[in-house]
Amino acid sequence: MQSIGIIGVGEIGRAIVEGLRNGGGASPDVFLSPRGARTAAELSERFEGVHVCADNQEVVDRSEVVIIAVRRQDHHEALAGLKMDDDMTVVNLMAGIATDDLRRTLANGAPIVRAIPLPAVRERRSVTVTCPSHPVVDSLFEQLGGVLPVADEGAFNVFSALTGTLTAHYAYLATLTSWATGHGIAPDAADRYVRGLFQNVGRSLSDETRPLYQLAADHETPKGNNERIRTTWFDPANTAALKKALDGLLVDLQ
Ligand SMILES: NC(=O)C1=CN([C@@H]2O[C@H](COP(=O)(O)OP(=O)(O)OC[C@H]3O[C@@H](n4cnc5c(N)ncnc54)[C@H](OP(=O)(O)O)[C@@H]3O)[C@@H](O)[C@H]2O)C=CC1
Repeated sequence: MQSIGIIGVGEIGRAIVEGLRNGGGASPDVFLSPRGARTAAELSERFEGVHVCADNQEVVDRSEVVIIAVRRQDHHEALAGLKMDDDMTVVNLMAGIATDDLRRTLANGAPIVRAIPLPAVRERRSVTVTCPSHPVVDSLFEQLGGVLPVADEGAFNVFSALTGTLTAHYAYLATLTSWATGHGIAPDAADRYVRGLFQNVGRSLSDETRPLYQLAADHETPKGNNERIRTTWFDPANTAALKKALDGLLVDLQ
């Protein structure tokens, strides 16, 4: 691929550009939409071969693959009326916008691939789910940390719902810290300690030889403190509440 366009240069658009450029070696020319002007200008100043276009049509005209990374509510304004050849490839990052919806807005026959890159693509360390598998798009995300193609949008939406749990995880850690400070621990010490605990959890997750339930069991002494919190707080009612929230999100994503 020689050229890639990005319409919507915000958090995830920026991460993709950084990931493409941070690997060294040859990488395609990148054409950015002008909105999110400050980020677009900064990226084009920082990186060779990254250009800011005059409008979204120019992004399409100069790219073989165009990534749509605007917020869901902005997609009509960003895309309606764009002229696009059927031989270009569109990558839709917008959560909750199905391929059929986007096809109606674009009103052409270009192949559309949905994808869920996460900000860690900037360090080439995030596995991106794609749907359907597409050789050019899959190889792009393979470079950025790996690709997990799925065949149908039902499965894709399940993965999309899973990505909605990330900030709850950070909020959980912040709640642990505030509980400790409520018991007189200095905020700095509580923060440092909780981060350290869970950085170790993150490292142990990279050991893929052990299933997740095994990792939990391996970190738990029978009748010990971890077992107590897991069974008294993360009890069946709490588990059911989490699954219910995910089910609700899944319905909205379909
Ligand atoms: N953030 C993430 O981790 C992920 C996000 N996504 C999806 O990517 C999309 C973008 O998310 P995110 O990057 O967080 O959002 P941001 O709000 O950070 O970025 C969206 C960008 O789109 C720009 N924009 C708005 N309207 C237009 C338009 N008409 N033409 C061109 N650009 C426009 C905005 O410009 P301005 O600032 O001027 O309004 C902004 O720069 C969402 O649909 C989200 O679901 C998918 C995977 C992960």
